[in-house]
Amino acid sequence: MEDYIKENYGEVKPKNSSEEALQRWRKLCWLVKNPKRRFRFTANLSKRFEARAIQRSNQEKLRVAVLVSQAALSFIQGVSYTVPEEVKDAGFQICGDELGSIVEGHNLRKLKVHGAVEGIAKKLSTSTTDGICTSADLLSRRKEIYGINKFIESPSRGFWIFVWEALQDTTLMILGVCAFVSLVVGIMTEGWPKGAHDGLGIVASILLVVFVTATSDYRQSLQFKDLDKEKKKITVQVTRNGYRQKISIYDLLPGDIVHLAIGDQVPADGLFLSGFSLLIDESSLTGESEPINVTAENPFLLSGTKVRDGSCKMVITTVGMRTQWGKLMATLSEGGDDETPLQVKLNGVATIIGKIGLFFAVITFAVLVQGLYIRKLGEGSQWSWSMDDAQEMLEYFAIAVTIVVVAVPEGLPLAVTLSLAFAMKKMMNDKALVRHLAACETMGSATTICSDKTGTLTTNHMTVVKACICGKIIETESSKDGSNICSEVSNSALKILIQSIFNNTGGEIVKNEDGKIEILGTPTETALLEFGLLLGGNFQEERQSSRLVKVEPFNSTKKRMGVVIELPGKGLRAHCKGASEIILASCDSFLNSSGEVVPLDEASINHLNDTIDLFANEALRTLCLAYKDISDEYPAETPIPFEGYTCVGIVGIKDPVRPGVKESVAICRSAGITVRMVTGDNINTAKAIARECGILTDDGIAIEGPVFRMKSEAELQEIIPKLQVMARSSPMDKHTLVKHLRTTFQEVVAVTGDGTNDAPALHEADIGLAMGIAGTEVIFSYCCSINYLLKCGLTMGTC
Ligand SMILES: Nc1ncnc2c1ncn2[C@@H]1O[C@H](COP(=O)(O)OP(=O)(O)OP(=O)(O)O)[C@@H](O)[C@H]1O
Ligand SMILES: [Ca+2]
Repeated sequence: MEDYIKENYGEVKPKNSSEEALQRWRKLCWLVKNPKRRFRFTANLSKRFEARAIQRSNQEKLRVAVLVSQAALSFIQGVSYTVPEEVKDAGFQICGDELGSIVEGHNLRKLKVHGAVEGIAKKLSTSTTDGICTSADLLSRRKEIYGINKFIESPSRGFWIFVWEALQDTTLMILGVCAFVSLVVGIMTEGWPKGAHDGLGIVASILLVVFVTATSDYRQSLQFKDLDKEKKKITVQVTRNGYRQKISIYDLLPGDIVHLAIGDQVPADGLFLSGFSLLIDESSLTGESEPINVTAENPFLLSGTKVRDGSCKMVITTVGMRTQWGKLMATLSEGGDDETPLQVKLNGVATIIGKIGLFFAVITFAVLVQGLYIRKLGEGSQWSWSMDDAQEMLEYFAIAVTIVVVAVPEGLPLAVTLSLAFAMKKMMNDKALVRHLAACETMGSATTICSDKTGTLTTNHMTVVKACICGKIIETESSKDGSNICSEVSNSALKILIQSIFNNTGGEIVKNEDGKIEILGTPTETALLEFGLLLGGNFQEERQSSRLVKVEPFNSTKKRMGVVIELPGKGLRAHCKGASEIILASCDSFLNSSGEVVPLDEASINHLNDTIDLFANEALRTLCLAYKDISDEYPAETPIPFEGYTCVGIVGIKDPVRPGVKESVAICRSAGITVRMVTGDNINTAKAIARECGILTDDGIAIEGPVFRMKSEAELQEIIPKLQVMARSSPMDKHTLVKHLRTTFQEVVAVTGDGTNDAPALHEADIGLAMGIAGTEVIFSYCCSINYLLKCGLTMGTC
């Protein structure tokens, strides 16, 4: 049996199984009862084809739209657009359909006619800086005119539909026919009610089976709907009434100003307002894998696409079912997950047992009929068949069908689905969201966990605790108001430092509606901004005094962020910050203790490198800040130069280890699961934290991403089994490691990450656990601690 299953079903892998494989093994199951029901919670392949067709047509539409608008641009002519009365009455100047046709059709000509992005914002009565005004009646009018950002879901099916579906079972139908014939023959030979007993018995059992099946299916479908709702709860950063706030994507309305960062999903159709290096991945909508650049010239942002790189502010124009994504979601809303390995195997077992059952049913029927025939032969009445004989034959047939009904364990694969759904629900209570059922199962069989550091092993609450400014090491923890820092550092250096912190940031300091100061951004950014405040800086003042000319947002491959600003008294200055060794390597001077720019000599380089090591060995994340004055003719399109910088300082950021991680890692090890740390941080920081968590042992290997990348296949074979820490890794290094572990070493790999720089690795892993720290990418949004993963993994694995 094992061989048979392997041969016919074994190919279906838990991840990315080919459509042919899925279809092939579904075909193999034709014989067994009611495949429709059996596959009810698994991927709906035909719906997938439909969705793919939509993607293809989207791609075609976009292509045509681009061509048309290009052609139209060459002879721009005015188009008259009349605003519908009800839209005018509500205080707007443009209707939803017109907006839809502009954005979805990438129609630059119409956009121009409406006064470009600013014109559209005005017509939507919103402000590009303060967002919409949320007084209740205005919101409700907006909703009335433009609709809400929800997708129409297929209406939930009623109980009777489930009853009807349960009746579609072939074996039950055969039994039904048996019951009917038995009733007719019985009543004709033995009369009412005696002759009807057998037939009614069969009818009663059919009804029992149908109602029990329908009830359980109905309840499960309700439960799945609940789970689905939970999966789609996502919030985004929006400016309304001049305040930045988090709101659910369902509450978004046209006119809302949304802030997007790397890893986010575009929540509704809209137009680009401002931003830098924005790369959008449209593959979910068009199937096109090459990301596209969205700028003021090509400002169209479509919902369902993802931010690959950069950050931006957008104004929402179209929501809900008016968007292409809405239409796609309506098609896909019924599709489930791919089958899990256990489901595939159990389906195999069920099918084999079914076939054996059928075989014996046929034999039983043949033997019984033969017995009857021989008896009749003995009696010499083989040529005359009475009604009684027919009744007997029918009974034999019913027995054979009963054998099939009883023998086929078609509920077996379904039982797995249900237990997985149950596990999913349980995890949800613990604030862990499982997006794919298979995850619950695979988690139990994980043999390796590749964990990132920030947020999984550590708390992700970052604070600057040490800094080395102008060559002086300063402890910031002891200083409540930063006065000791300010007294030790020269004024000019302090000024540059504050300028660097507040301008070269992906975060923001805002006042919320209660008048309280709120620091927004990734934990690293907020830690730095907090440090800036401690130094006595004023964010708003600083931002107003200089103008941002160019921003290169942080990304994990470059491990740095840079800006160019125009200084108050004219002149341009570039600031960069990032992984300290990398930034330091691009510096040729530094600010000395009196705040003067002096060239970096060997001694000072050593001093700075020692400082980095000192901070890193204390498990601090180190960042180097540097600046450079550049010539006035800097063209905005060229990348920010990356050499000849002046080092301003190095900061050490503390991110404490989560309580209980050490114990979890130990439990893991005793259960035979290897935990590896794969991080973008400095190797010494990574090693210090790995030691603290018990991940790095004396015989383990810690390696840096760039070194790992250069290794040959043979060397990798040797290193990987002992590899415990990989530091300064790029997203692709993480991916390579996971791929090797899965393919060469046949491990079942779980990867945890924050869903942005870890996305390729998460995708490659057997099970990807994305922590809800950054990004709202829909596929992976899972918040848990490693303790949680281990707890679930172990309980699922042992039970
Ligand atoms: N916003 C930022 N601006 C500039 N540099 C940063 C920023 N955030 C992080 N860095 C630097 O980049 C390094 C690596 O970041 P990266 O995103 O690759 O790793 P990570 O995801 O933070 O770490 P982990 O993989 O452990 O989660 C950090 O050690 C830090 O020095
Ligand atoms: Ca990370």
